[in-house]
Amino acid sequence: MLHFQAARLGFGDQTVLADIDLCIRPGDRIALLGKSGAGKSTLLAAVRQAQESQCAWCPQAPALVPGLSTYQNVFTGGLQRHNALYNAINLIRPWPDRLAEISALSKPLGIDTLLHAPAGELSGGQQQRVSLARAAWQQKPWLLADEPVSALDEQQAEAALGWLLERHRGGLVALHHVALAQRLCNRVIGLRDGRVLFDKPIHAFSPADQAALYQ
Ligand SMILES: Nc1ncnc2c1ncn2[C@@H]1O[C@H](COP(=O)(O)OP(=O)(O)OP(=O)(O)O)[C@@H](O)[C@H]1O
Repeated sequence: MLHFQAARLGFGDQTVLADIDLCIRPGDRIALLGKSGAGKSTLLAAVRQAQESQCAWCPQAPALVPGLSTYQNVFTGGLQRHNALYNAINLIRPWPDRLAEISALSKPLGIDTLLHAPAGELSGGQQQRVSLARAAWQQKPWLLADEPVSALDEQQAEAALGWLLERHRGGLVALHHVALAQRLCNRVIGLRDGRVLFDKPIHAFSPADQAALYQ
């Protein structure tokens, strides 16, 4: 189980969220919902900071290194697992095993044919899929993701995020699309007015909950 507690999260004098007490249990696929500015990224960043060694991270913007290839960008997800020499060799002249592993990892995301393409030449959706593969390559037990499939069409988004969630013990994912959250997640946390408005199973998420969050 991953536990995170904070009396207050914010920036300087501004309190973004208060009284956070969050448990992510094995099997939890938690959709984090709330209006723009509700504090989803702030919460994810704080959980990440507190539990970095346990959590894979998929950011809102892919932030790939444009001059590096898809393979190299994915590989950077696992730099912390190895020493500098191993990393340098596998970045410059990848061992066939590494290339094969990252190719296999990239296949379900449809980017295995782009392994040698510079990330700067990929479309927004392709870059986002590289970012998902990089998160998977971190090989951490839990997933934290901030709008990880916003640049993908509905079908691709569901397949790609479903794939990433399956590779983790549990996950907390900020999403804008309620329908996607309902298809992929089993629990929902709603943020509003600086606090957790509800934390419930997704099947109990009602139109009234949705209205309370976004109106
Ligand atoms: N680096 C920062 N410095 C100061 N204030 C910030 C910073 N980042 C976010 N904020 C403020 O914190 C509040 C919550 O922002 P946050 O990015 O967590 O919201 P969000 O729910 O993730 O929004 P979105 O859906 O638009 O990404 C907002 O009022 C925002 O202006």
